Amino acid sequence: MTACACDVCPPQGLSPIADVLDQLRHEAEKLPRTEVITLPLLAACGSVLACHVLAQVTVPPADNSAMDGYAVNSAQCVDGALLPVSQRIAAGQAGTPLASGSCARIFTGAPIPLGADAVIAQEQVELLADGRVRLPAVQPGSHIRRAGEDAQVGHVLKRAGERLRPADLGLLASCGVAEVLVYRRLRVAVISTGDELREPWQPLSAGQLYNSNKYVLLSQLDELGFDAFDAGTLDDDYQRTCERLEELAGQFDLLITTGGVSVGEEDHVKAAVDHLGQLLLWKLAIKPGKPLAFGYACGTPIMALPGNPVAAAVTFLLVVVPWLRWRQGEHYQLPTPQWLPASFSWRAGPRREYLRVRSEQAGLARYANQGSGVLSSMSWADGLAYVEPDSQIQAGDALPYFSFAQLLA
Ligand SMILES: Nc1nc2c(c(=O)[nH]1)N[C@H]1C(S)=C(S)[C@@H](COP(=O)(O)OP(=O)(O)OC[C@H]3O[C@@H](n4cnc5c(N)ncnc54)[C@H](O)[C@@H]3O)O[C@H]1N2
Ligand code: MOO
Repeated sequence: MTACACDVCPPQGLSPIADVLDQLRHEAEKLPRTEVITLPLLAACGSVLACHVLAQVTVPPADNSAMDGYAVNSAQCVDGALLPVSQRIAAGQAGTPLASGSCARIFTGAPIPLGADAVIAQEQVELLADGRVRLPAVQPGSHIRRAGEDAQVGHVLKRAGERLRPADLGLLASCGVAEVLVYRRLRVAVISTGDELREPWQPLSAGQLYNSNKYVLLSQLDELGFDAFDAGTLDDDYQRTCERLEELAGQFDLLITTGGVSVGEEDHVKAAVDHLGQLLLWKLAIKPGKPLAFGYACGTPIMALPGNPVAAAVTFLLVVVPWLRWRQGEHYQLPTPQWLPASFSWRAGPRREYLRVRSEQAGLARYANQGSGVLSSMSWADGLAYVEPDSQIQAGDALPYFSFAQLLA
C-alpha cells in the first residue's frame, strides 16, 4: 500500500530535504560536465571556470602613490621642512630618481621615484611663493601602494569550479586576462502544464488563470546565468505529455515542469517520467513543495515542480538551484542559515515549513497569508525562515533564515 502524504496523516514516504539534496548532488556530479568553451570576459559573467586562471601581470606593477601630493624621502622630512619640487610625475609616467633634498609633485597612481619612501597628501602641504613646499614629518611607507599587493604574476586568481561574478571579471581584466575557459551554460527548458493556464495578454474564461510560474522560473534561470527556454504549456493529457517530454529531452540539459505532479487524475507528469525513464524521487517533507519529483526522461534529468506558484518558486530556490550549480560544475556549498528572532508565533504541521518572511529591525516578520498559491507572499518577502515539523515557535524564538540573495548568491 502506498503511504498517504496528506497534511493529516504522518509523513511516511516523504523525504527530508537534506537527504534529497545529498542524493541530488550525487546525481548531478556523476553526469559528465558540459563542453569546455572559451569566452571573452564580458560574456563570461555567471559562467563556471573549467580551469584555474593565473595572473598575467603583477598588480600594481610598481610601488605607486595612493594620494595626490608630494613624494619624499622621509629621513629628510622633519616637521616644517622646506623642500624644492624637483619633478612632476602623473599616473602613466615613469619619473626619475629623486634628487637628494627635494620632493616630487606626484599624483594618485603614479610610480614612486627611486629614493622616495613616502607620500604626503597635498592638503597637508603649504606652497610657498618661491615654489618650495613646507612639509610635515612623515612615516616611511605612508600613502604608498605596494607593487604586487593586489596580485602577483603567475598566481592563481580564480580556481576551476568557481562561478564568475562581476568583481571577478574586473580582477581578471586588471591582471591581463582577456578570455576564460568555462563550461558551456546548461540549457534548461521550462514546461508549464495545465489546461487552465493562459498568458497575461489573453482574456480569461471561467476556471482559467494566468501562468505565473514560467515568469518566475525563466527570469530566475536567466539571472543565474543559465540558458533558459520557454517550452510552452502542455494540456493535462498523458499521451501528449509523454510525446513533448520525449521531444525536448535530447535538446536540453534539464527539463523543468510545473504542475501535474500531485495525485489528481489530471496529474500526468510523474507517470510520464516513469514511462520515459526513471522516477528517482517524489515527495519532500517540506511545505510548500511536497510533490516535487526528480528523475530522467529519455536520459535527460527532469525536475517536476508542484504547480502551486509558491511551491514552484520555493522548490526552485531550495532544490533546483543547488542541482543546477552542481551540474554546471560549480564547487557549490549549500548556504547556512542565519538565526534571527521571529516576531510571530507559528505551529508547524508534519512537514518542515518554509515561511515567507522579511528580516526587519524587530526580527523576522511573516507575510500574513502563507498559502502556497499566494504569490504576493514571495513578492513581499526578502527570504525564507523554516520551522521544524510538529513544532511550535513563539515570538522571540530564533529561526533559521535564508535571504533570497543568499539562496541565489
Ligand atoms: N489529494 C491531494 N491533493 C493535493 C495534494 C495531496 O497530497 N493530496 N498535494 C497538494 C499540494 S501540497 C500541492 S503543492 C499541489 C500540487 O499539485 P500539482 O503539482 O499537481 O499542481 P496542479 O494541480 O497542476 O496545480 C496546482 C495549482 O497551481 C496552479 N498552477 C499550476 N501551474 C501554474 C502556473 N504555471 N502558473 C500559475 N498557477 C499554476 C493550478 O491552477 C492549481 O491551482 O497539489 C495539492 N493537492
Ligand atoms: O506543497 Mo504544497 O506546496 O503544500 O501546497
